[in-house]
Amino acid sequence: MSEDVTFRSRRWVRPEDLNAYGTLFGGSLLRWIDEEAAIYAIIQLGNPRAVTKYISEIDFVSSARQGDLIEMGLRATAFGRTSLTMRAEVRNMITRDRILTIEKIVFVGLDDHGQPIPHGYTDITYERDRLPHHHGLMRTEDGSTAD
Ligand SMILES: CC(=O)SCCNC(=O)CCNC(=O)[C@H](O)C(C)(C)COP(=O)(O)OP(=O)(O)OC[C@H]1O[C@@H](n2cnc3c(N)ncnc32)[C@H](O)[C@@H]1OP(=O)(O)O
Repeated sequence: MSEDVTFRSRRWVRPEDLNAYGTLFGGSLLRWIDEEAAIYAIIQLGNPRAVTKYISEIDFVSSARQGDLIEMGLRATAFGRTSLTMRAEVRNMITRDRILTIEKIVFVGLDDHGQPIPHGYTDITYERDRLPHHHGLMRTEDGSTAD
């Protein structure tokens, strides 16, 4: 896993995650990555309404088998006005091979009306300080928080 990855989680490859050839189904992996990226975006943008906007090329370079452990890593690479861009990397912890990389995953924070809303952040938080304390707390146009 690259040194620049700051958010990681692990999965155990189970029978329901396999394709017809008995290796890890790409669709399962993409679903896990999207969910990890969504959680990371929610933490970084402090907005529970963060949606996937764009995913760049996905290069599957190796795979995993039932019983393998895989590790997914994400890092924020750019904070836009309403968006967050991340890089993703997945490795097989058993073989130590890289499974894939995705150079750009873009999430956008939305307001109550489903429109992009400025998040006001320019760098990564390593805490959970941006998370709302209850449902409904949102950033306003000027970047302050309001119910
Ligand atoms: C976690 C999940 O599974 S979410 C489910 C899947 N995702 C969705 O359903 C989202 C569906 N898409 C949408 O609702 C809309 O496209 C929206 C609201 C996200 C964005 O609408 P847009 O009209 O594109 O908004 P807008 O043009 O203002 O762009 C918003 C941001 O996205 C960025 N953006 C827009 N298109 C792209 C693109 N193709 N690639 C990269 N970034 C993009 C913009 O640069 C902007 O970022 P910035 O404010 O940081 O500069």
